[in-house]
Amino acid sequence: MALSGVVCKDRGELRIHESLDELSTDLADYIAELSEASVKERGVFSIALSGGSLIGLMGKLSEAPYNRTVDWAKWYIFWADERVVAKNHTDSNYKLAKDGLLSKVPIIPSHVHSINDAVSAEEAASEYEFVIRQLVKARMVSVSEVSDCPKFDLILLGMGPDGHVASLFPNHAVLNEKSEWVTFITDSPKPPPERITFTLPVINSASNVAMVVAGEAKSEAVHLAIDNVEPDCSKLPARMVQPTTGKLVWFLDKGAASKLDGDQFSKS
Ligand SMILES: O=C(O)[C@H](O)[C@@H](O)[C@H](O)[C@H](O)COP(=O)(O)O
Repeated sequence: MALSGVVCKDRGELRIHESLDELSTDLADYIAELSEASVKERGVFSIALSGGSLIGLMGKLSEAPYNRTVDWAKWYIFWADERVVAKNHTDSNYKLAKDGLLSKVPIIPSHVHSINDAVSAEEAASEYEFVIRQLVKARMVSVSEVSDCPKFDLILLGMGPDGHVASLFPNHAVLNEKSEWVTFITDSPKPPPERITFTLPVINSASNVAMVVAGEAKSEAVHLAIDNVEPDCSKLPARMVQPTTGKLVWFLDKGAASKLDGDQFSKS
């Protein structure tokens, strides 16, 4: 049984699962429900993916009933971060998502917005931002009421044991980027070094942000990102994920949740 729907003051909703299988089912249900609500309201669903274990955990979406019930033709797909490598490279987040999900469901190829892999990280980031600007103008992606940022219907993020999200790493200058929507780094501590990434203002402007984190190796970072801790961890990238008007949901397994303070479970 999942400990579901616990609301932790200011840190969103916690959904803690007994197993990865249970987490995957809950994640597929959650994405399918958001897709349905967004298609009903706006006629489209704009979703941004990350790399890592997230895609495997989304795998149930390509199986029954979701493969038939989700309105795949209405999906517009983006990446919250991408490694600047060729699209057929094993490090490519695009390739990971294509092989693991996108090639198995009837997505419209022109709705899949991946980066230009033939240019530098800097150029890829600025081209990607331009592409998103065009889609905001065309209203495929909404715009935030409180900033000029795009408002994705859903941004899905993993988290590293160091608390990084997308390609926003601890103590990196890009954490302070306020004007760009998409930026780049060439010194990622997690290989490969060159990456593009959504900035925090874009992540925090989304209607929904899901943090999908599994494994005991991440339990300390989960504790620092969610609990009230001293010294102040407000500069931990995962803790800086704080949607302004949108909703934050944490999908955790027991291992990732193992160092959370117990007292938050009574808060709501
Ligand atoms: O391209 C990337 O490297 C990712 O987008 C990155 O932010 C990832 O989501 C985390 O590192 C968690 O990865 P795991 O879930 O595989 O640990």
